Amino acid sequence: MQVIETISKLRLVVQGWKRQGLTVAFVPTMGNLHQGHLSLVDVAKQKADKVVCSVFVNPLQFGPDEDFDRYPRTFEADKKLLSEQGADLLFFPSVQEVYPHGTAQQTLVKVLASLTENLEGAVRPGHFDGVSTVVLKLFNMVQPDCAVFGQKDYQQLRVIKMMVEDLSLPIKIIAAPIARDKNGLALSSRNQYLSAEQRQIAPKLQVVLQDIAAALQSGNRDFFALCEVAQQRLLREGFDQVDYIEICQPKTLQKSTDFDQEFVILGVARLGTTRLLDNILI
Ligand SMILES: Nc1ncnc2c1ncn2[C@@H]1O[C@H](COP(=O)(O)OP(=O)(O)OP(=O)(O)O)[C@@H](O)[C@H]1O
Ligand SMILES: CC(C)(CO)[C@@H](O)C(=O)[O-]
Ligand code: BAL
Repeated sequence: MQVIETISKLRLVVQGWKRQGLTVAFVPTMGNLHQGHLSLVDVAKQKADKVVCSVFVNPLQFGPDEDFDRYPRTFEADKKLLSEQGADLLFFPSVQEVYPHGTAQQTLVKVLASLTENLEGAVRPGHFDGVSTVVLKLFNMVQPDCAVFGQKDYQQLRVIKMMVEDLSLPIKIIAAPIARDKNGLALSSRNQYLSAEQRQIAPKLQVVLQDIAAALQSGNRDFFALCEVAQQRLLREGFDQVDYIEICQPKTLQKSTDFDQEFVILGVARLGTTRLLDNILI
């Protein structure tokens, strides 16, 4: 596996592959890799001849009071894991390489407000502008045929799909299922902030979302009450804060109505300052 830090070298390698008629799949990450990321690499390998992964902790998508500085950076371990998993190229640019004029001077990509200003966008204002901007930049750097995103960050996946459609990008977006611990907890780099005691509580988020899914499947349409009961239960189970539990239309991410047949149930709750995200699509 090649490790490349500059856009110019990356382009040379990818252009070489394309001249040989090879296809390229791209897996963007912020590093601190776990089995969830590696499952995306497996999906990517099935979709194209060559797999490019990026590790870049993107300052533009972190709010001023968020964990950009303490976000876990484990480059040597990430490199080893990606190489063992069969990735062909690891792109590891510096902040200067990605934002040569600085983040404050950066042109932004702003995806439709109805997809970016609710849920995560309401709790993390500006977050999705940072995500869509860096993902478009990475797409332009790598120029892949397809890119793989995890369903764990469900809203992010919808935002990227919308950006690709709206800007007519010639890139297929592939969704990969959520990888979970044996106890059901969705794998996340931020899980490592959890204490032993918090780790016992964390899987309950998945349990309450499953219970909402079961209620919806048996015909319950009292969306408000289902979410309210779930929130109270999480607080009783020991979560310190529930940012939201919502039942939405999977495509538009607007709140579900009685006429809907498909649902995504999204939940975010905090243990201390650690935010845990999860969702179920039914
Ligand atoms: N458990 C998981 N299952 C499937 N995909 C995942 C999982 N965790 C992360 N991903 C995907 O990996 C890609 C990179 O995500 P990222 O580097 O932010 O990892 P993360 O573990 O979600 O970190 P964070 O704790 O910051 O949310 C995204 O497409 C994300 O959806
Ligand atoms: C897609 C992404 C790599 C953009 O920084 C990030 O939001 C993530 O890790 O999900
Ligand atoms: N996985 C989404 C990246 C973030 O939390 O900023």
